[in-house]
Formats: sequence, structure tokens, C-alpha cells
Amino acid sequence: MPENVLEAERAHLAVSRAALTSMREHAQSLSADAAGDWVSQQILQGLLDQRVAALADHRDTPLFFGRLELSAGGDLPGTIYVGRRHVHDDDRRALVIDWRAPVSRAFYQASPSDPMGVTLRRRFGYQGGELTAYEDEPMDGRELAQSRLLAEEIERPRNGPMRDIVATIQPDQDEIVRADLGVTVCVQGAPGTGKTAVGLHRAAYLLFTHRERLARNGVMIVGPNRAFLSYISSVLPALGEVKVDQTTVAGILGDHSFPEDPVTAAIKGDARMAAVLERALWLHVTKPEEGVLYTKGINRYRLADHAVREIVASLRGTIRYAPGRATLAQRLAHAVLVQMERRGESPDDRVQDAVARSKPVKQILDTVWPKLTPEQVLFRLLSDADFLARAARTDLSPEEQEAVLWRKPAKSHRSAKWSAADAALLDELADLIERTASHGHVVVDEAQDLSAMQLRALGRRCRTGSATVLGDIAQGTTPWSAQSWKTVLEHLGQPSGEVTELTLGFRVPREVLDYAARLLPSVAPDLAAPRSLRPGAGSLSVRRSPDAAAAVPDAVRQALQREGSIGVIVADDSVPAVSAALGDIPHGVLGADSTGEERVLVVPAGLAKGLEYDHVVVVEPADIVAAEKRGLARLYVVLTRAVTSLSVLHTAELPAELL
Ligand SMILES: Nc1ncnc2c1ncn2[C@@H]1O[C@H](COP(=O)(O)OP(=O)(O)OP(=O)(O)O)[C@@H](O)[C@H]1O
Repeated sequence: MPENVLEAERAHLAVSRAALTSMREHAQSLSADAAGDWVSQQILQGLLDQRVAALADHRDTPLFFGRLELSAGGDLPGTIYVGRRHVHDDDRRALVIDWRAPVSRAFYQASPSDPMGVTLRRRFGYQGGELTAYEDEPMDGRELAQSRLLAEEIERPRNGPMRDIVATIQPDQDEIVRADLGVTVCVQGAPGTGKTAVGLHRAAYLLFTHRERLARNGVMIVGPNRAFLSYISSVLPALGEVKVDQTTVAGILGDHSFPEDPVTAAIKGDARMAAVLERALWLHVTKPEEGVLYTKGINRYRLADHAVREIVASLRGTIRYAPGRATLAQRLAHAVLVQMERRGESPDDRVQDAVARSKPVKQILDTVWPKLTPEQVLFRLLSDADFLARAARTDLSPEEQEAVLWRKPAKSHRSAKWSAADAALLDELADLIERTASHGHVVVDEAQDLSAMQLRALGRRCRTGSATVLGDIAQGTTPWSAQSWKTVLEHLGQPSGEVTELTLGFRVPREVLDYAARLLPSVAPDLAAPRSLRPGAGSLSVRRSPDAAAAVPDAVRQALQREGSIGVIVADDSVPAVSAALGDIPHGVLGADSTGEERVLVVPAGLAKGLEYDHVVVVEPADIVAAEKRGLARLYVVLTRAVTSLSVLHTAELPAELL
């Protein structure tokens, strides 16, 4: 009887909850005092605190969401429960197994054609923290029916920030989530296919599976803007992972945003700039014209100019700039020491250090291998036409050089105003000067929007690790948007990364997706039309009126009668007018830094990427298209944010591609 089954499962939930509480109490009772010294005590206490926090029981999230009956014969118990984390009783018997453990894989992957030792899969439905339903999938060769619980989950209204999908990860998503740490995966996926969700779950999976290795150098998530970061910010903590750096490209490279012409920005974003910057830096190392004269008491030691030249030549191009400079000092000092020894002295390391720091050596260094900052080099490159020409050689055409040169350079590198594209150039120079530290894994979302130079900057941050690259060629809106994932992976320094595709949409209703897909032949002709899991009949309305902005309040009031969040997406310039038109309807305006917690939000088209709302009202598509060069792609992004309904309001003619 289903009621009896539910009773039994609720009993297991109660036992598991009690066990979790007791695990937490045990963790709380542990003391850091046992650690020898104060520093170790602090570290141990930090670890214990983390453990206690991780063992918190969030009453409104399901402790387990699946159960597997396994065929007899293996080492495993006959029944396992799959949940967010391991829970065991006082005898260390597993009551719930973490979804990331190898045995849990069958929960996501088992199918009638490959049961993976599973005889029955049970999914649980929850309301709040209450277990209210279950669904059985026997693996006896019969085909499985569509899961009702999955359907309910993806139909649930989307109030507030993004949720985890741990209970309903689909087999093709699970393949990506569980790819080996050593493998870089690149996912092309239409809007709403779960790329962001998959990237976040992959981070959680890797942290669980390679806890110690990643504890040292960490995992970093890179998203398109801060509004997006705040939208996704609660997913990883809900999965028990609190120590993940979630940031934007600007967060990594510095918040430089001095406006500049898109053509100039595109040249600066091009991979050819890497060679230009490398030359620009090394042009500062010049041929020594003089030797070194080192005096100690009455003794004079001389290094001939050709000897200095040889040392410089042997270092140039074999080592990064800053360590090269330090090594040059040491080599010069060593050569002086050899002379001392020849004269029968016996100088030690301290003498070598003293010579390396001495005035004559420093003088040589300052002329032939000067101390430099990235800002100094880039300032010179962008303000000195001759220097740029020498560094650019044939990599940049004369017109391109003209375009990147500042019209009115600032007085010095200190007062220079840097653009977002400059930030990536500064970072490239910084790495040529001194090696950038690498993370163990980097997840890059909306990667189609990054320039080659930005990708190189992120590539440096996973140089000794791997990456998960997520994006959609059709949603590329920057002047340098990627045309091929192979190229993206090359710029990232992960050329052997595997490109895979997610094709089934979980967000956008079919009717809306088909409408948006009319733009695809123009924005990404090579991509197949996306498919949606959700029929959503009646989800689309397109209305023309003499004043589109004036029609917004009615559309919003209508949406307010239904459940869920409402996003009014408009061309960036129209935000104030549309917000004013909403009058006394309570609403917020999404800004680059705002979290946007109100139920009704006016969303600038430029910030809509990656976000979703139950009801979306799009105002004047023609304005959104006209606002930027890749305006059609922006419109494609905007039209694919809706979970339940999309209403398009317009006064001007709709873009021809939509008709
Ligand atoms: N397996 C799943 N089970 C339940 N919901 C899912 C699943 N996969 C994705 N979703 C939901 O579908 C929606 C879209 O997911 P997500 O934002 O990750 O897609 P995306 O591919 O990054 O979209 P976009 O390209 O538009 O940014 C989210 O609400 C997500 O929770």
C-alpha cells in the first residue's frame, strides 16, 4: 500500500535526521585543544567549525531524494538512500549516501537497458521538508514512464535565487558533472538546458571527490556579472560547499571599465596581442654597453661588457621577466665572486648577496633589465606610436595600431584610465613578469562572450588544473564572441578539452523556444534548433499597441495574478521610462550589483543573460536589437528567459527575423 510505503520511508527520514543531529553534536563536542600550538589550534578549530556547519540539518530541504534496491551479491547493502550528504548511525551504518559517491551514480544513470545492478529506483517527492510522494522505476526491462516528480520539479515556480537540481540531474548532465578532474569539458547548450546548473554541480562533485587536492588550490566559478553571481550564489552552499570562489572576469582582472570603441576593444581582445605584449615587455631588456666595476676596500673587480652581454643573452627568453631580473643580479654577482676566488679569497653566500644588491650591479640592472610593472609597459605601448610599431611588427596592421593608440594619453601610467579590454592585457603582462597562481579547477560560464585575451587570463588560472567551459554560441553578444569552441579551448590553453552538447531545455516552454529560435538562422546558423521538455501551450503572446511602455503595467498585473517571479526586460536605455510607467506597482530595478529580490523586476537587456523569471514581459524588441552590434543575439537571450509565460509588447515593427 502506498501509504504504508510512505510511512516506512518517513520513518527512515526521521531516523536519518536524528542520526544527523547526533553526528553534529559529536562534531560540536570535539575540542581543538589537543593541537600542539596556537596556530594548529586555530586551524583545527576552523576545520571543526566547518564540519559542524556542514552537518546542519536544513529542515526544508530533503535529506534524501532517492533510494536504490540493488541486486544481491555485491559488497553493498541491498538498499541505499541517496541524498545531499552522508549520514550514518552510531554503528557507522550508512543511512544516507552522498549523491556524489560512486555508488550513487546508478541513481542518475541506471536504465532498463543498463540497470547497473539496480532492481528498483525510487524517487521521493517533498513539500518543504515533508516527504509526501514517491515514484517507483523497476529495472526489469520494461520502458520507464516519464517521471512525474521530474515534471513537477521543472514546473515549480522559480521565486528567488537559483536552486540546486541534485534530485533530478539527467543522465547526459550527470556525465558532465562526473567527468574526471583531469578532463576539461566544454558544453555547448541551448538556453535553459542546465549548463549553469551542471557547472555548479560539477564543482560540488569535484570538491567531494578530490577534497584534499582541491583544498590546496581550490575551485573558482566565473560568471558574466555580479547580478548573475548573486542569482547562483546559494546553489553551492545548499550542496554543502561554502569554500568556492565565485567571481566575474572583472573580479579577477580588476574593475577597469573606461569606455572604449568596440572596434578597438576587439583588437585588444585578439590573441595576436599576446605576441605584441611579449615583445613590448622584452624590448625593455637592452644590450649592455658597459661592464661592471665592483669595489671592495682597495680591491676592484671588473666584468667586461661582453661578459655582461653573454649573461643577459643567456637569460633572455628563458625565464619570466621578474625572476630573470633577480637571476641576472645573482649571475653578475657570481661572476664577481669567481674573480674573488681567483685572487685567493673565499667569499661565501652572504658576499654574493651583497654584490647582487650593490650599487654597480643595480645600475646595470636598471639600464639593461629595468624593474617594470604591467601598467608601465601597457602605458608606453598605447601612448608611444614608435614603440607600438616595434612591438607589433606585422601582427597588427598600421590601421589597427592607429586604432589602439590613445588619442590623448594620460600624463603617466598612474593616471591612465584602463578599459575592460586593457585589464586582460595588464593581466597578460603581469603573467609575463611573474607567474600567475593556478587553481585546481575553473568553471567558466557564458564563455562564448570572452575575448581571446580574457580566455588566456582564465587559462592561466587553471594552468595546472582543468576547466569546465559552458556557453552557447547563439548567445554571444560581445564584439569578440566565439564562433567555435575549439578556438575557445585553444585560447584557454586546454586544446584537448572535450566538446559536448546539451540539447534538452528545462526552462523555456516549447512555444516560446520555437518563437525565439526564429532568430537562430541569423545569430548562429550552424546550430540545430533547441528542444524543450515543457510543452507550455498558451505561453506566448505578442501584442502591438500605440505605446508599448504604457502597456507594461497591464501585462505585469496579469502576471501578478499567477504564481512566480516577473521580469520586465527592456533595452538598457529604456529602464527609467519603463520603471516610471509601472507607477505604483511595487518593483525593483536589476542593477549590476543588486540582488533583485522583488517579485517584479525591471531588467536591462544587458544583464538578463543567465537569469530566468516565471513570467517575462519583453518591451520593444526593435530597441533591444538596435542598441548593439549583436543586438539580435541579445534579443535571443532576452526571449529565452521565461519559465511559464512570455509576452512581447511592441509599438515599432518587430525585427524581420522574428516575423
Ligand atoms: N535536471 C534538471 N532538473 C530540474 N531542473 C533543471 C534540470 N536541469 C536544468 N534545470 C533547470 O532549468 C533551468 C535552466 O537551467 P540553467 O540556468 O542551468 O540553464 P543554462 O543552460 O545555463 O541556460 P542559459 O544558457 O539560458 O543561461 C534552471 O531553472 C534549472 O534549475
